Amino acid sequence: MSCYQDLQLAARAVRLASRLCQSVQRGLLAKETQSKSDDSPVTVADYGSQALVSWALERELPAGSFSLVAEEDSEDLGTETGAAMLTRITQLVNDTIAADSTLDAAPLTSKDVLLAIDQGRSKGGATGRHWVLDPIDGTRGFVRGDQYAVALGLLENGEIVVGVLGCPNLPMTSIAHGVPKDSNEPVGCLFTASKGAGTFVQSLDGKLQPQQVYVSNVDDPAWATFCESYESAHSNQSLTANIARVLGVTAPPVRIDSQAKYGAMARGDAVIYLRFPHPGYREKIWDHAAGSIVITEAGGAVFDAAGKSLDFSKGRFLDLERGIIATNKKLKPVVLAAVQTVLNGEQPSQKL
Ligand SMILES: Nc1ncnc2c1ncn2[C@@H]1O[C@H](COP(=O)(O)O)[C@@H](O)[C@H]1OP(=O)(O)O
Ligand SMILES: [Mg+2]
Ligand SMILES: [Mg+2]
Ligand SMILES: [Mg+2]
Repeated sequence: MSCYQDLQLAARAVRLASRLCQSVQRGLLAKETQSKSDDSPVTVADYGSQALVSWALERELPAGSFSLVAEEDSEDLGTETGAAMLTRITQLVNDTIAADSTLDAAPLTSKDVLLAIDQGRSKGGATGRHWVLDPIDGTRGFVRGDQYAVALGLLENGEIVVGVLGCPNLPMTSIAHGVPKDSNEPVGCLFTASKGAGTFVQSLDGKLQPQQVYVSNVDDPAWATFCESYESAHSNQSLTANIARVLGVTAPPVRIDSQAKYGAMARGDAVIYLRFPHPGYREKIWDHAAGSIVITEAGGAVFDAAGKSLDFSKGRFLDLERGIIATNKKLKPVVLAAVQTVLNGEQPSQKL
């Protein structure tokens, strides 16, 4: 299969899963959220999205060739509350498939849904082709009614070659000054990127045609804007404020959930993305695979605090020096220097 065909397949799968997420977010009920053992929330939409993407990819790929590294697994669905959730997930998956006039498929059973979810247990690695999925990135934003993303990448021999981000709540217009509340602007963006072929944005509903996008070309940090996590538990915001101060950035950060940040940056809404999780947190490949190629194909750079590009070839986790930074190529040296200045000045007890 060519990169173009992989990209089309990924985009169809992400669109399908995004529709399921949108319908759940509209009618979100508290009982549809559970807590995972790592204390992050997971909803019927996380499972439903993973089942749909897995099902939509596998049916189009050569038999036996499908490998998926994805966030969720079916373990918690084996409990008593899990069984009710599974019934609801199966119904959501089948309703979404039935509503898509381009799909001709028999309804899935609960067992099919479990199998589709558990396809995501692959370990990935440096050889072969592995799809990399975060079925809902930014579940906290999703539950709050804010930003989230369905993020799908394709890892080929250790390198991400395709990335698709479905961002159902992201306005098609710039969010450089934040996401407007109660605006009539159209929302729902689909970012697509493939190696050597650029990054494009189109409306998730397909009404607006794809347009090529580029990261901002601001080369003076004083004019740069930055974005970071909405959740302070996900990134050390006092550290990022210090880095911004060293850089001379004066504008307040745009805080939004999920890899929607990578999409927004790829079209120039913000110039720098700073992500410094608290000590002990290990970054997973599905949290950055699609987003990183969306940025690099738009002319940007994604790297860690040592200045190294992200390495997706080491399995389910990213093996990196502290922090993830994205910006344009011109600003990379100056942003990296500011990051290292601030990290070197930290008290030893604050270091990882
Ligand atoms: N304690 C944590 N520190 C950093 N990131 C986290 C933490 N807990 C969950 N995440 C993940 O951070 C990402 C959200 O990023 P952001 O903070 O930029 O919105 C998600 O992938 C989320 O997982 P999930 O996919 O389960 O929502
Ligand atoms: Mg999660
Ligand atoms: Mg995630
Ligand atoms: Mg997730």
